[in-house]
Amino acid sequence: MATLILNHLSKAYDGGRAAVNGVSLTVRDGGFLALLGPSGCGKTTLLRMIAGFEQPSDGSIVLGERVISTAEGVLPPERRNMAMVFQSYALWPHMTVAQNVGYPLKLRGVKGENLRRKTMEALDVVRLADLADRRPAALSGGQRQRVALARCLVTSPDVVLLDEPLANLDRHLRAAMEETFRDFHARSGATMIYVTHDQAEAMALATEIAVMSEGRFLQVAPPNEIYAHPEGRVVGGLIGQGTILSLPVGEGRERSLDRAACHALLLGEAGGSLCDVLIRPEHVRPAVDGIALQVRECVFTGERHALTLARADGSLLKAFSAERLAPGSMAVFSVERGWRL
Ligand SMILES: Nc1ncnc2c1ncn2[C@@H]1O[C@H](COP(=O)(O)OP(=O)(O)OP(=O)(O)O)[C@@H](O)[C@H]1O
Repeated sequence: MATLILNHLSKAYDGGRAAVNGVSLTVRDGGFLALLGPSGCGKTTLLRMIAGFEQPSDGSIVLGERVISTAEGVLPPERRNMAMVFQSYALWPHMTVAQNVGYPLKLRGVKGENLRRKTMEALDVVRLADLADRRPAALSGGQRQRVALARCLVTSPDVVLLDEPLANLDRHLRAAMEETFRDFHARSGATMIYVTHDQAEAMALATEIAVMSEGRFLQVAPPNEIYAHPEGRVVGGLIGQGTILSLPVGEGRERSLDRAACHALLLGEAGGSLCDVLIRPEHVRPAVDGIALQVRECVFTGERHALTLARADGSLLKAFSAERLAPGSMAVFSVERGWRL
């Protein structure tokens, strides 16, 4: 196992605009990094460079003590001790589950009892030992994905690369598979890099999230840190369901805003220049005293109601409420916390 380091890594295809533009990052041994960002921001290109399928235009990748990619040359994918799991599970239909999982070992000359034991150990990690003799056609989507995971685990890779592995599954199955991934990470101890454009998935799985936009990292931080203290409008808008308001913030430099500060800003009492302020729905609650807002929308989401509220100037805020509030009515809310972006 080893630490993975990206040093000012860039990639421009055919001399065009950089798909990845000078990114630097250290993924600690055994970490779980999610690469999160909109379509086309460079996530897959970065993952393919780490895997060794693409050569960087600039910068380098270091795994442990070894430089494995530079603009001058790359160590080929099969010599990196990494494994990649794709959206399409790419299982061989004519082989059983056990044969699919054991195949990478066979390629390395592992045979007989050793092959059988290592294959069954990998199937145990994804809890599929019972289905070792089935063919992929007789498995559910989630089970196929677990076979693909077992197959990448069987060679004990230092790094597992996952390119939107849940994108083809329905919502219910995705939730179950998130559990499998967490379990897989805990039991295998592998360093994992997981590409997704789903922020909830990234938050649920990763120990660190790198938010990407236009080939660059906007912020790299653990999920709770990135949720509480997002850097800038793009990250603030991408993570969670907050509202970003442009408010006069006065002289204050404090980024973390308490109830009194939030109310002063929302009532326009602070004056001064405008600044982006993020307010999360769980911090806006119906209250006895606070700020009067109009209820524009009230949607029952099962465990609570999701409210859209309008300020006097027409700008909107999101909130949660245990009770249903009638659209069109005025109500008083307390805004407990805010964050200056
Ligand atoms: N082989 C290629 N040749 C030329 N340009 C490419 C190639 N692969 C990707 N690109 C371009 O590089 C940019 C980044 O693409 P990339 O696939 O890395 O993004 P992504 O974040 O993974 O997107 P998605 O979520 O849609 O898969 C895009 O502008 C894309 O058009």
